[in-house]
Amino acid sequence: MKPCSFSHISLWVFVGFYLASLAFPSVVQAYSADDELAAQNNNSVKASAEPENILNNKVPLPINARILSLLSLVQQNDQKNTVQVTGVLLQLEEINSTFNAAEQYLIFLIHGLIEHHAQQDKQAIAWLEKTLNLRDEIPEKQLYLPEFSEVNLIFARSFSALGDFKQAFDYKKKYIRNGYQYFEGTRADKVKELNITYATDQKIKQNELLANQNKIKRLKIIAAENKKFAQQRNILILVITVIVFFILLLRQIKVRKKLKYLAKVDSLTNLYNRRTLFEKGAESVDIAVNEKQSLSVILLDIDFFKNINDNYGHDIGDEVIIIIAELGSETMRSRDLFARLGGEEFAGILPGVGCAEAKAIAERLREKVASKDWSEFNIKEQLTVCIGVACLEQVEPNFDALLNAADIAMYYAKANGRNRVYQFNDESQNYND
Ligand SMILES: Nc1nc2c(ncn2[C@@H]2O[C@H](COP(=O)(O)OP(=O)(O)OP(=O)(O)O)[C@@H](O)[C@H]2O)c(=O)[nH]1
Repeated sequence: MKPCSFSHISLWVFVGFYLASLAFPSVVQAYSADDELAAQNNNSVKASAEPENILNNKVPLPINARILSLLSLVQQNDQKNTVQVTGVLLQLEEINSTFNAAEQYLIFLIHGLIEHHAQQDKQAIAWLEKTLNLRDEIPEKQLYLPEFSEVNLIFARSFSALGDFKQAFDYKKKYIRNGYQYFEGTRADKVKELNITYATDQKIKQNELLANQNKIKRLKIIAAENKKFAQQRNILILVITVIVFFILLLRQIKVRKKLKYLAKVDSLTNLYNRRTLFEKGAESVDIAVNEKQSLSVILLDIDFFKNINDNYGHDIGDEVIIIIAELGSETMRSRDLFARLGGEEFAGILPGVGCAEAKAIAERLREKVASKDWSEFNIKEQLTVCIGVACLEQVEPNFDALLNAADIAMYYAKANGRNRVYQFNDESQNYND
């Protein structure tokens, strides 16, 4: 009963002391200064101020798992377990003689516990005292662990059982202080760990935020590039469309110009055609009338041209027409106009030229044709032309009248033997086929 009642009282004392130490750590320090375990207490108080330094200064020694399970079994204070533990412990000690300090410490504790449970508290204390020599070899951090700290509790119980309450009180106090130190150290570790986790989480979140911001930036850049690309593409399409439009417009203008030109010229000889002849003729008459200038017209028809076609073919006939056109053009002055009236008929408009001069020009042309060598076309006959000449002062002042007068003169020349130039006059005007 004695140990029991002591345990009861001492438990309340220790609980009170523990709570006080939590609430007033300075009181604990003051009390500890007078204690015979001052040195150790100083360390403990120091540890309470900086618990993480004490608990983290060295790496804990490894512990054989079987030793821990034996300790756990013997703590249960079961007679059956105790016998089993004693046997296994002996085996273990026989097999392995090289335990580290921490393992040896726990083995001494197990022995002490066994003796304490067997109420052999003197032997228990003897075993437990062996642990004191090992304390310097074990990291301080490890000594604060509950299984190591239990040595103090068993000490206290054994001393209490032997009636040495002073020792029992001191060891119990030490046990509670160790528990407090362990709790504080663990709490500091936990706080540190939580701080690290929090800082890591913050860092991860910041990184995620930065990554998202970068992603948004990249997306914005891509969107801007796409927009720029779309604008450039649209500009390119516009430029190409405008270029194509201008090319088509230029081609259209060119085609229209060509059509206009083709509408004006004769495709075989490249001379102005009948339509242009009449347009230019009317203009020339107007100018001549307005400016009171001379104007003459000549009308040329190839003699017996049908025979050329019949004897040498239509292609040779075309060649003859082309040659006559060239001879007519080269005989004209730059301001004159020589055109193909149709078939084998040609007309020349000679501005500023009177009747006599026009007849002389026509005569030169007739001679050129008459003296032309046609052997390159295998034409044996000598080709000739008839030319009728008319001038403005002889007729009504319009181009139809002028051309008609030249036509009459040309027919007069035909009627009078061909290869001739006739000028329109009273005689030719009266000519009747
Ligand atoms: N090769 C060729 N022949 C043409 C062309 N245009 C008209 N002719 C021919 O020219 C000939 C004209 O014949 P005619 O009107 O009888 O006159 P001609 O034979 O010259 O006789 P005269 O004028 O009386 O001397 C016809 O045979 C037409 O077919 C042409 O562009 N090329």
